[in-house]
Amino acid sequence: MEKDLFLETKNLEKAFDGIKALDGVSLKVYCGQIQGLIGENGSGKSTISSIISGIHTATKGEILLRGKPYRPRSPLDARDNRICMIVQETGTISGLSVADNLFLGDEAMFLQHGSINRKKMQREAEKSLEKVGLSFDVTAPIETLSFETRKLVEIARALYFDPTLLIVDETTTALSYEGRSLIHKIMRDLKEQNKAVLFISHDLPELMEICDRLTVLRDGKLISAFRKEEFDERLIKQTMVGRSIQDNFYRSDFDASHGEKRMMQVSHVDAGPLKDVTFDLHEGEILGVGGLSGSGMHELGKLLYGMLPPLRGEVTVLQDTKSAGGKEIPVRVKNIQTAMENGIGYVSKDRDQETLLLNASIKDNLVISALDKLKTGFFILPRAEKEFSQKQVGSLHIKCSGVNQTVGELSGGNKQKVSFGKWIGNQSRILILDSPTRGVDVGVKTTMYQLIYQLKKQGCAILIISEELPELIGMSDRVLIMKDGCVSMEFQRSPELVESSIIEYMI
Ligand SMILES: Nc1ncnc2c1ncn2[C@@H]1O[C@H](COP(=O)(O)OP(=O)(O)OP(=O)(O)O)[C@@H](O)[C@H]1O
Repeated sequence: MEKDLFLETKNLEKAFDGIKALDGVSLKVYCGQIQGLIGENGSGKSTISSIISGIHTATKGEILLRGKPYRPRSPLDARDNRICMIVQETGTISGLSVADNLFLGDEAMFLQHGSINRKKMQREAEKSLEKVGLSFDVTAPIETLSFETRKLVEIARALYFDPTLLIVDETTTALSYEGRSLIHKIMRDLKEQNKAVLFISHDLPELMEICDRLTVLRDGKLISAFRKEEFDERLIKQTMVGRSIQDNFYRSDFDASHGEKRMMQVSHVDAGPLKDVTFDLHEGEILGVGGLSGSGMHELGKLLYGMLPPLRGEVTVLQDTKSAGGKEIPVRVKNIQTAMENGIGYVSKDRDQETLLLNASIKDNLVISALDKLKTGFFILPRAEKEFSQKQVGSLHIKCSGVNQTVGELSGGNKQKVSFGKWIGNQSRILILDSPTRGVDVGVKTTMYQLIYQLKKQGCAILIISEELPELIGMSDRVLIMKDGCVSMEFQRSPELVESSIIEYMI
């Protein structure tokens, strides 16, 4: 056996209802290395990771762990073999406390005289959070934490059990600038300790920086593996999609002009962490919003969609009606219903909890926000629903068996496309897009950016909230930077605008 070889898959296959998600994958994972995994959405990255970490079982093939057959029956079984995974979606359970989530399934560790020693469990929970630089009330319900902090709790849980192989599935795009740096450090530390890391990401520059080796999957097959000295961005992208793709997928113009008309007005709002936030969003404008994790930028999205009530100030949509002679009529956004009635669409960062109906079909998810548009008289013809959803599936390249497939069965990136497609094409006048391209592969990102730009040209007002500064710089007419709940700086689109000039207003 090769020195330092920790795990090896041999001709691994996995089929879901007869459809092959993995097709003969032979992969090697070494101690003391960070192994990257890249591939288009639906190429099988999460499937192979889930098999290694005991979530799914393989249909065919075998896995060897330090040269011995390994077939985990559950994630707990995998963990007993020192393999832990941080999943792409939310891996914590609402309704339970932070401490309960950290030790779910391991309560026996704290049994004393027939009952759980809660104090001990809480102390251990605090210790495990400290390892990832967190400190807060571990008795609090997990749903009171932000999406990012929940992810960090998952990382703390994985590290508590001292894994020899840590699998990180598309987690970094869910994290802010600081969260990313933290997980990069954790991976490098594990490598230093001669542990193994399997790292899945769609961010190729990030993979090229962090990884020692990089494996490319396409349609469930292992296409190629590169050693660090062979890394070549263009070649890897080409290997991934099977054709050459353009390097720059953002808009190329520097014309920051937009309509004069205000579509939305936020005046002196205090809400959650937000303090005295004031700005206007105009017709045909793409307004970018960036910041660090505690900056309040994600709460801003919820505020605009009526999910977070203001304590002070107000959020209004400006409607102009012909009956009022084209005059602007301000309508207050009080809740989600008023937001929707006034043409606001919202793609949440937490797509599984807040945007998608996971047990419903792709078609139902896509048409739900476009019912008015699809109505003929009082009725919605099934043919219109099908045509509408097939069009979205085609233009966003949603990989599925058909529009009737359940959304919960899709890969992470394909779910994100449904979440995006739900609001695009339903004639929303105002779109609030929180991390719209999270987990989406490079090929489809291009399509998404083109759609966003077309909507701008059609007069739609768009607010993009993103952790990715290149995305904000590349797409926005104007960028607002948030810090500690306030808008700390505003930038106009220009060829001179670069990441380094923005970062100082975030920190
Ligand atoms: N539970 C399931 N039921 C049916 N099909 C599934 C299920 N889980 C995954 N699949 C299918 O398996 C294929 C591979 O999915 P997988 O999640 O491994 O892709 P991925 O490479 O991780 O994609 P992404 O980059 O979008 O996360 C997809 O076509 C997906 O729809």
